[in-house]
Amino acid sequence: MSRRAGRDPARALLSAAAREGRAALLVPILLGLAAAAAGIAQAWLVAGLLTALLGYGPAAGGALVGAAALALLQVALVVAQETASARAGEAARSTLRRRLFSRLLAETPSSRPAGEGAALAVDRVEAMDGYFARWIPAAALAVVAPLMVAFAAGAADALSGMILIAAGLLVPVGMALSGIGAAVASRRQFDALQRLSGRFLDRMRGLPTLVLFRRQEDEARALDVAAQELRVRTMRVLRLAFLSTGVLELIAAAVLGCLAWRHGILAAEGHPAPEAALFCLLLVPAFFAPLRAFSTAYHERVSAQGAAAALSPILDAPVPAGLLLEEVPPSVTLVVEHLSHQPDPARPLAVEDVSFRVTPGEALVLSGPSGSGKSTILKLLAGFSRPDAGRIALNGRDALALAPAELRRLVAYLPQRPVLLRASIRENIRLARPDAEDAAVEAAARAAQVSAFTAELPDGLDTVVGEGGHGLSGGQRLRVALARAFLRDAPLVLLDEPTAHLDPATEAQVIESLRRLCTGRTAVIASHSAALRARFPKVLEMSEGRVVAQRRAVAT
Ligand SMILES: Nc1ncnc2c1ncn2[C@@H]1O[C@H](COP(=O)(O)OP(=O)(O)OP(=O)(O)O)[C@@H](O)[C@H]1O
Repeated sequence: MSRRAGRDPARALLSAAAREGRAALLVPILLGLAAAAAGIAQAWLVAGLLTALLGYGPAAGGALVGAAALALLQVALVVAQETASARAGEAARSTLRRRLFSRLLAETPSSRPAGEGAALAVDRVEAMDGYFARWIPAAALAVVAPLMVAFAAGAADALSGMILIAAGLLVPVGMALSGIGAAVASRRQFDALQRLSGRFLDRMRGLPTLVLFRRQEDEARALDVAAQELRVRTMRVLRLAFLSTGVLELIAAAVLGCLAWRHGILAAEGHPAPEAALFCLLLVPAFFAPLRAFSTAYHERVSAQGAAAALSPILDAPVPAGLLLEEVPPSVTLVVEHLSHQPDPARPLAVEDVSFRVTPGEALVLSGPSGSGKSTILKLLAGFSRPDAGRIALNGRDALALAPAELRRLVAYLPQRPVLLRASIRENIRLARPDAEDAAVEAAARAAQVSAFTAELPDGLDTVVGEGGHGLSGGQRLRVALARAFLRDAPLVLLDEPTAHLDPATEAQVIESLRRLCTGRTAVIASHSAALRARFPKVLEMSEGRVVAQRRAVAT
């Protein structure tokens, strides 16, 4: 990493990714150089032909064929270069996206709006494409290819070569002047895009609610304001892009004028080398083509830097440290001591000085009014957040010393609102253990009484459900999520309101499934349900984050 890159995390991220894809990036550069060499040779042959046509020398028979063959070769090389560039960009993006995705997954669940996460993984990584596919090859070719052209022109006419080199030196200065502010503009454009994506996805999800409360017009207006902001910022970026293209065209026109002037003066006195004059003039487009590509790609680099600035804090964040688990024990004794947690420093503690112990085969019900800290305890046990104080021990070993992902290997967690994906019920259950055989998935479905309702569906377990479990009732979704917990077969079961909003008959069925799930396992269940407390009599009564009573209810 260069010292400069070390100061700027966005640049460091881009240079590290470029270093990783070095081999793939070299191919388009070499192909670009070969295309430039073919262009020079072609200009020489065409200059010879034109000289003959103007009556300054004899016509060379093979020149026309040679120029046509070189033109074809150049096209083939440019196509190959484009393909190689696209491949290099694709490879670099897919590596970045994989790394980013695993970091996003490792973040605390719901710490970031889903729309924002999607915009980061899709739009921002996509914005890197131009950097790898166009900027890096263009930047390398913008130095070497114009030099090759200028030397070729210099060999024919030294002053023409020097004019080209002087123009080449002017280009970066002009572009740097016009590009000032482009990075900031591009970053702001991305921020606006991210805000719009996040808001759009969030509001689309809540559309039924918005329609219900007749808020759709207000939301449409708010989205319109966000879209307008994006439009203004995009136009600013485009203005800057056009400005630097204009600067380049101005320099190209000036060079052509200088060369025409020089060779015009020589021609007035009977040009000593008319072929060299035409050659130099024909080389002007070949000289500026790589610089033009560089100018276009310059803005790709600026966009990529804007995107990298947003990605680097996530990619550079330290990986949550911790011990690895040798193996998942068949049963665990859970001991929680003086656990406290304050997710928001501006608000009171969500969990304060909570202690309890649960042994294998035992289920502890966390009971208490809404906001008393039940879900927070389950999330701390599942490793989704780290407590501010206290100890969690599993079989006498400090669970907090484990890496959060390792802690989750011990846990089957049923959240308050289980998420079902748009996939078959079978695939939704298999999420808990992707390598599970069909027989294991079916056994889990039976144990959670999923089979009881899928038996009546034409496609059974292969019935496809919509996003969020659309097409299933609340109780059926819950049973699918319970089947995941059965399939996971973890020694510690954490269930958050597993019978909320169920009618008494469905609740009784689910409680029966829960009883089977908790048998032999260590379970902590957050619940308001009296029926559930009757089945699992060990209860921890909570209020405002604290334990107010611990009792063993009398089973009925
Ligand atoms: N990420 C967070 N940031 C700030 N405050 C939080 C966060 N998570 C929870 N809290 C607060 O902590 C308190 C306990 O919340 P928690 O969700 O644990 O309660 P609960 O007993 O599970 O409630 P319910 O029965 O309604 O699910 C609440 O006051 C809540 O607002």
